[in-house]
Amino acid sequence: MSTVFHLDLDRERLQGAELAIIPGDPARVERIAQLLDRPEPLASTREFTSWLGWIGERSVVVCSTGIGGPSTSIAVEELAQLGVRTFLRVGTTGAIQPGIRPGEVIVTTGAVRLDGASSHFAPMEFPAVADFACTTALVEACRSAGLDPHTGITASSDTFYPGQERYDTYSGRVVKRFQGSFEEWRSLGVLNYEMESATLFTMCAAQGLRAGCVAGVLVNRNDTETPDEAASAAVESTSIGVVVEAARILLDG
Ligand SMILES: O=P(O)(O)O[C@H]1O[C@H](CO)[C@@H](O)[C@H]1O
Ligand SMILES: O=c1cc[nH]c(=O)[nH]1
Repeated sequence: MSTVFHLDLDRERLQGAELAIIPGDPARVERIAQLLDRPEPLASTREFTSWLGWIGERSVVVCSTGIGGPSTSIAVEELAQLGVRTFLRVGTTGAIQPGIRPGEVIVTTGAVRLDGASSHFAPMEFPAVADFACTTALVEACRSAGLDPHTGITASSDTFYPGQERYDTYSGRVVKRFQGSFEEWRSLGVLNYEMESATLFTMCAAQGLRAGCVAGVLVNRNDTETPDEAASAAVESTSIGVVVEAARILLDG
């Protein structure tokens, strides 16, 4: 069995997994896997930590992507080489629409391509759009957990600071391209910022793979730049419960 370049995994170890749950943070992987049946650690290299678990007779791989498009593209490519066809991202996010509160959940239907990696898979005219079945499974999973998710467009940026127009930084400098971008996205109805969905959606939509994305809101940037600590802890367990239930819905369907 040949091992892929970065993830230190091969087909045998994935035991036929066709669905992957992909958080950014390696620390979140074990916590997600523990919600599956028979969780077991697989590998840990660079930002890529992976576990395997089961939903009934179907294996599910949980693998962190690290932060941003380049490492996400590696995780998704290598998992696809090993037979995975459906990718559910679970992450954290900063809301930009007034009225979205820390602790709430956003299901992304499409992403503004503020990344670089997505253009390595399709030209900029190509939409970074989520798979419909993945999106509806995530929304159904939210509703069965008693949550009312926000659904819509996410700005997905290569950088956390200038690309998301943050001025509370070492230099306080934001290049011209991003000055005023927060207000522009907000006025266009964009819900939030994160850093992986543009790459994930574009590379999946362009290659016949399915992808969805759910994120827990850490902060509303109209109010503060400081995450709400209580909401942060709560929203992680909420969103990982949602993504595991969505996986169950997709595998049962
Ligand atoms: O919580 P994760 O999945 O890492 O997602 C968000 O958090 C990181 C930035 O703090 C970026 O990866 C962003 O997309
Ligand atoms: O504001 C935020 C919070 C989490 N992740 C992001 O990318 N931006």
